[in-house]
Amino acid sequence: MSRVSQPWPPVAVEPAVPHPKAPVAGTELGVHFNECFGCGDEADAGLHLRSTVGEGQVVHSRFTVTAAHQGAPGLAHGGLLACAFDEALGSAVGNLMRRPAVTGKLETDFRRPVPVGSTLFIETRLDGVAGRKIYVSADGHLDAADGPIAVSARALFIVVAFDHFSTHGDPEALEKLAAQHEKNQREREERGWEINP
Ligand SMILES: CCCCC/C=C\C/C=C\C/C=C\C/C=C\CCCC(=O)SCCNC(=O)CCNC(=O)[C@H](O)C(C)(C)COP(=O)(O)OP(=O)(O)OC[C@H]1O[C@@H](n2cnc3c(N)ncnc32)[C@H](O)[C@@H]1OP(=O)(O)O
Repeated sequence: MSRVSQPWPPVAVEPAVPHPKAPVAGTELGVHFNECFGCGDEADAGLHLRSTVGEGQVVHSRFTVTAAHQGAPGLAHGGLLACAFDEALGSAVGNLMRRPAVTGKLETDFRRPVPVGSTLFIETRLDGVAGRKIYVSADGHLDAADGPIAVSARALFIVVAFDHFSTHGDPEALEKLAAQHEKNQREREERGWEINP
């Protein structure tokens, strides 16, 4: 099977224009939900992925592979790496576009093994928008921002109404999330930007 993949984005798109109140380059992005497996502080075996806004519609994320993330002995599980990209790509969409969106499709290319103890540096780009569809892609570099690419991913996020989360999610967890967002908002206002879409 060839590594050559389909054109990306797969449909005609408009440029993805970040929200006027999107955090500026250099901003360290907060945890979007404490219990999130991708970024949450309360998810003990989670990825604890951290992200910073880069220049030009880019978000830089990083996470360190631990023994809790293994598939083969000493190596990261592929599904878990896909999770890291879901989080990194979703963080770029949520924070730069500031629209509630969910992953509709996520495609990963695993190019090199990712050992326990290594850090993946993920650079995510906004590739375009077509109505509710937001296309994003990312490269994950091994152990340095300019290290060899171990994993690449591309995804389609679909903008949803907020009731997507209240209808399908856990009301108690949503209350926790709302409380956390209020706290984050206060902290970010102190740092110069706020997160309400
Ligand atoms: C968790 C986020 C909290 C949000 C809070 C807001 C802001 C916070 C700020 C920052 C957030 C920071 C970080 C976020 C980090 C990580 C995010 C993780 C995200 C996830 O991990 S989230 C879980 C996995 N995710 C799901 O749980 C989705 C389940 N799913 C559905 O809920 C529906 O399936 C839905 C809603 C996707 C669509 O349903 P729908 O009825 O609304 O719309 P419809 O089906 O019409 O699709 C509309 C157009 O998208 C095309 N389309 C749809 N799916 C496609 C596919 N797979 N391939 C190709 N095209 C597709 C259609 O073809 C149509 O295209 P067209 O318009 O051209 O006809």
